[in-house]
Amino acid sequence: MRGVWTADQVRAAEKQLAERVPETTLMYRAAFGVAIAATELLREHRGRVSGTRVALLVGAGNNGGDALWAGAFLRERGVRVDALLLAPDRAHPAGLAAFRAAGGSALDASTTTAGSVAARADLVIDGIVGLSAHGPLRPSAAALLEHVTAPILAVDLPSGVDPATGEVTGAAVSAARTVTFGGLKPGHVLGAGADHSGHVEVLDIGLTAALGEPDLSLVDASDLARAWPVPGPDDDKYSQGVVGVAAGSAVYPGAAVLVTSAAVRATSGMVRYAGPAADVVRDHWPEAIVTGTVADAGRVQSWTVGPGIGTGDSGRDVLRQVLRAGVPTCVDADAITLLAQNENLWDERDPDTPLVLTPHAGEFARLVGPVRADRVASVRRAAATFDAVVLLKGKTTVIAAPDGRVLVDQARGSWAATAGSGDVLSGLIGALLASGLDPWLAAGYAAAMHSSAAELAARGAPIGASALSAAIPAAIRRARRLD
Ligand SMILES: NC(=O)C1=CN([C@@H]2O[C@H](COP(=O)(O)OP(=O)(O)OC[C@H]3O[C@@H](n4cnc5c(N)ncnc54)[C@H](O)[C@@H]3O)[C@@H](O)[C@H]2O)[C@@H](O)CC1
Ligand SMILES: [K+]
Repeated sequence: MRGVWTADQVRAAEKQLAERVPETTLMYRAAFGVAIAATELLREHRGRVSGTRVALLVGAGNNGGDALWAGAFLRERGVRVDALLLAPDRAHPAGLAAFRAAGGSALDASTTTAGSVAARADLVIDGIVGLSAHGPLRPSAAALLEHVTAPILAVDLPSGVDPATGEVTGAAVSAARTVTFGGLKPGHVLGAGADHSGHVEVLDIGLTAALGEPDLSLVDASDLARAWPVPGPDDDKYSQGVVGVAAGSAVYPGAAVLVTSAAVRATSGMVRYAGPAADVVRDHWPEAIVTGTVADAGRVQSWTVGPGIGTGDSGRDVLRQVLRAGVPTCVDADAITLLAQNENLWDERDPDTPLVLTPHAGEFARLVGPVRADRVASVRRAAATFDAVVLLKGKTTVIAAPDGRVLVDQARGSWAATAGSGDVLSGLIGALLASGLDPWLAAGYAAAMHSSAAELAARGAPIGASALSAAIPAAIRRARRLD
């Protein structure tokens, strides 16, 4: 997993390090990394380094200091570098002195020539603001940015993106690449921040070891490859976990088919379907064992309940029976609405039974009120409140455990925003729960595999949920590097 650390954690690590390493050394290392990345981008876009033009957008703090030092390094490579100072009186003094000594030219960003300097650049380095950013770009920086056509290399974070939430509420830098220090920050991986950051490169600069436990984690392909359950030599159909699916209705049999399809494809265990869509499910998935009711379903190691069951009496009965079953359960769609509308249903739950709730924003609002701008904090709170894993769907999917651990899955597109896509996700989660995976990991791995399957299925064109489900085997093969 890849860790993500908050600005406070980075500052604490820096403080710890300050006893051994002078601040300027850290800045020097950071700036050197920025300069290397700049030369790579120049080569990529202009085919050369020497003789090109770089403009630095320099704010009032150490982020601007990094940019100025990077500018000094670039001067040594024969680059013409202009620093546009957004707060000339507060530009990092040592950085500015080093930059000027290296032959860099600095000018007040409010002068009329600043715009044309920004427009002529082959590459722009964004040192406007970093870890201490609040709110969108100030108007002067936003106006300057309007002139830029060249690729932008962001120092630490793209300016205008909230470092803590990834939120973009106004003008913000859209970087081709971001060089950050110590570890990823929430602003790189959450919400719009992920798109604004471009390709993110993490430089250790000596900070990484001092960062401690990450605040959030990202699932990467190697986690999926290692943890995705595949049958071993001693496995049989029962040993890998039996998934129960309580979904669909006579009116909505499609949800039942989609949940079952994902559960069948995710793992090699057995799938039992229980509900009024039994005949339709059997027609599509003869390998599923179907029954009319949860009570008749037989033993399972997990349940997925909710999609298409309706929010009336019959849906309520289904949910009640599943919650009483005492096995890990993925609670999705109508089952979430039922829990929101009937508080007494919570009493049916065995307190030792792990639940995974998978709301979209509307269902989340029904449960606990609207999702706040700080989505991670909202989901963390909900997980603690319900003593359940809560997975909030979106392009950025946030998965919180009751103990505060948070996983994030950032989809590379929005192809999964299609009807029935959530049914596929809940089938995947059910299968991983049945295999015995920790419920928080089960939800996180399922979300990552789901977005990978969506990307593979779409390859640039819209898809439906059936195609998404059909791409699950290809996504598993890709994660296991078998394709
Ligand atoms: N923390 C660390 O360990 C290291 C930090 N370094 C750099 O230091 C940066 C943090 O520096 P600082 O704490 O001095 O702060 P910044 O450079 O992030 O911000 C400076 C000031 O800009 C103002 N500001 C806030 N939001 C703004 C906005 N939207 N538009 C314009 N101005 C805004 C604030 O007055 C803020 O104090 C990091 O992002 C990184 O680039 C590196 O030099 C290396 C090590
Ligand atoms: K920046």
